[in-house]
Amino acid sequence: MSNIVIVFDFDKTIIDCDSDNWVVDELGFTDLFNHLLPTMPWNSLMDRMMMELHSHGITIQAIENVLHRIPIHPRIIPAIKSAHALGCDLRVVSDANAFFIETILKHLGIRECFTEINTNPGYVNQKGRLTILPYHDFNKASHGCPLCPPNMCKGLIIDRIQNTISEVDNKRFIYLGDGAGDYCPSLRFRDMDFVMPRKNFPVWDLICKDPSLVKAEIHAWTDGQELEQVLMKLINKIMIEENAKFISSDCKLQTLSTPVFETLPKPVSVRQ
Ligand SMILES: Cc1ncc(C[n+]2csc(CCOP(=O)(O)O)c2C)c(N)n1
Ligand SMILES: [Mg+2]
Repeated sequence: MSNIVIVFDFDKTIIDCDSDNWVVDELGFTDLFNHLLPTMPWNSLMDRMMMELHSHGITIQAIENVLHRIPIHPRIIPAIKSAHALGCDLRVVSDANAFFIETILKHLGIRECFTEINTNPGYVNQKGRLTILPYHDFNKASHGCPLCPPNMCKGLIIDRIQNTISEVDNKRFIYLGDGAGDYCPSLRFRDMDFVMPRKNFPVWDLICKDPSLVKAEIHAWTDGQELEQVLMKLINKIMIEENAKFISSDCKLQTLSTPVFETLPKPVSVRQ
């Protein structure tokens, strides 16, 4: 395991579209979706759309078949597999839903690369209808963040991840995202971390308003090819830095332990 945690947004970051719109459009429910959109929050609308699909006889298998055809850039899967093989801890934070994300990642053969998927719950009920719930139950209590939609504050999820990770490990984060919902988490990282906003997407526009608000180093990307290149460069950079720290702390250890060497009959230099 390296000390690198990579947090991915899902829609328009791992995949190259919004999974919600993809399912609605491919199954021919765009007009109903657009008609209802002004009347309810996005997350509640998706649950309503799943009810509509079910009442029109559209099966879970039909939804899965549509998800299996999701657009994705060909360099995304190699990038994720490489990061995982290098020992990075990969996580998803997404305002899509668990059923769509699990179905897609399993189909692409990369589900096991991720330690955690933080998203809106989505499950098939006993009647074979997909139910989508909000990540935060905003009817009970507001999460209180003015930057985020009522059902999910990605910043709070990052706080939780940072708090559950031991400070001793000195983890370094890389966060990748495209949407307005990725701005709040981008503000949570420290100067040794990295934020990778998708260029000319909402998170990029928000960051550009005042880049000094983001403490982490900013590295933009435009498509899957550039995402892979930038991500590999950052992993490499962190690993070299951590290696250098390890070697210098090793030297310090030897300096500190000089008295021990002095007790040896013949002090020998460990490092030439
Ligand atoms: C103007 C406007 N109205 C509603 C939405 C809501 N929305 C669209 S796609 C999506 C899923 C994002 O998943 P991920 O977090 O994986 O990118 C959500 C929550 C929006 N983005 N813009
Ligand atoms: Mg997104």
